Amino acid sequence: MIRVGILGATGYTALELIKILLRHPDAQITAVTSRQEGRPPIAAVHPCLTGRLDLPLEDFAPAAVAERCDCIFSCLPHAASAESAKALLALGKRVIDFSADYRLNDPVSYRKWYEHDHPDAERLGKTVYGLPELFREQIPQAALVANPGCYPTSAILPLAPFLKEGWVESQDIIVDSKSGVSGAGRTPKLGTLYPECNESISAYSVGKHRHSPEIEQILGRVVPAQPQIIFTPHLVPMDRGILTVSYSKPTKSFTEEQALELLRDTYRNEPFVQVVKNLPATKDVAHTNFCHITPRVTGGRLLLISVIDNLIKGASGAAAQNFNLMYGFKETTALV
Ligand SMILES: NC(=O)C1=CN([C@@H]2O[C@H](COP(=O)(O)OP(=O)(O)OC[C@H]3O[C@@H](n4cnc5c(N)ncnc54)[C@H](OP(=O)(O)O)[C@@H]3O)[C@@H](O)[C@H]2O)C=CC1
Ligand SMILES: CC(=O)N[C@@H](CCC(=O)OP(=O)(O)O)C(=O)O
Repeated sequence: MIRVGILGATGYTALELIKILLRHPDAQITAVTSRQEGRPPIAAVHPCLTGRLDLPLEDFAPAAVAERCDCIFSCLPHAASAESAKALLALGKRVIDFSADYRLNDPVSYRKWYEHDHPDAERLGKTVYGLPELFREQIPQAALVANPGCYPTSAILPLAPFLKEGWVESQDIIVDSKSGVSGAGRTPKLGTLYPECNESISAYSVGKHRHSPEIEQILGRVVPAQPQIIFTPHLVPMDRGILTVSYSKPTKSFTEEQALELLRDTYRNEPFVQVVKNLPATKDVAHTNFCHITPRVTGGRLLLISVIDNLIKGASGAAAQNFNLMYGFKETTALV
């Protein structure tokens, strides 16, 4: 039995993770942390856990958590996450980090995009990026896994095969994404208040979203030339789900059927990637760890359309998939 701790347990990704781990035959949740005072029971902040998990929320103290846990999932925001991970790694624990802290290649780009110095800079560029479809062989031995960003997962999985094979130009790619509001987390913000975002769709962080360098740098680790993308995210009035469409320029002539075949060949043995002929909708994958992908060839461009649940394949499901690989469990354990 692996004893598991969850930092930032009051948030959305943590709740989804708890629900997955409660189904896991080889994981036992032994610590849940929060800055809330008074050690309230976890079910007081997540009522759906009533009768399912009887643990008090506790302050994060590295030694106390390390004493009771083998593996810690950090569902904290960036910066706070690396501070915590660094302390736990020093105590010999394994960490799966949900935040963006360990995803980029170097401290200079982290400083540029996150606007502060990295609290654990020497691990940048050396940490395994926890996207099993691309980096599976690196995950089992990792002490620290950087769980991917939600938008990057939805963009990287479809684009990687075409870039690897040189079927599309790498320097001219548009990635257009739409996300449900849970993508912004449970911590209240003006833009995610109901009257601000209900019955409304808006683009945000145009030309400066932090997932642009993540998509470019991670694809740059597996394809010949680091791609250049223009990434535009949108907030849409739904709870969960991401739909991404990328537009790239073919370097040669190929049909939609051939594009489908390349995707099918790449992901034939992947338990959580489905290459589909239909145009996928976020509801097709809601509450699951699946990514559905379909290609279209039109107007001289390759369009790749993908959907994931931001909280599952985009966060907690991917983390559980990484956990399974780290501990040698069947990769699909506890995942649907
Ligand atoms: N939502 C999503 O779809 C995705 C999120 N992520 C990443 O996963 C992580 C968790 O996201 P999510 O669950 O949505 O976020 P939430 O805002 O829902 O939860 C984060 C929790 O962390 C705690 N927290 C917030 N700020 C701090 C701080 N400065 N120091 C310590 N604790 C803090 C809060 O708990 P309390 O106030 O009780 O202490 C909060 O409940 C983030 O890094 C996010 O970027 C990654 C992929 C997808
Ligand atoms: C809708 C929405 O606001 N989504 C979030 C993405 C969440 C995420 O994956 O952020 P990290 O890279 O910090 O883990 C955003 O755009 O910032």
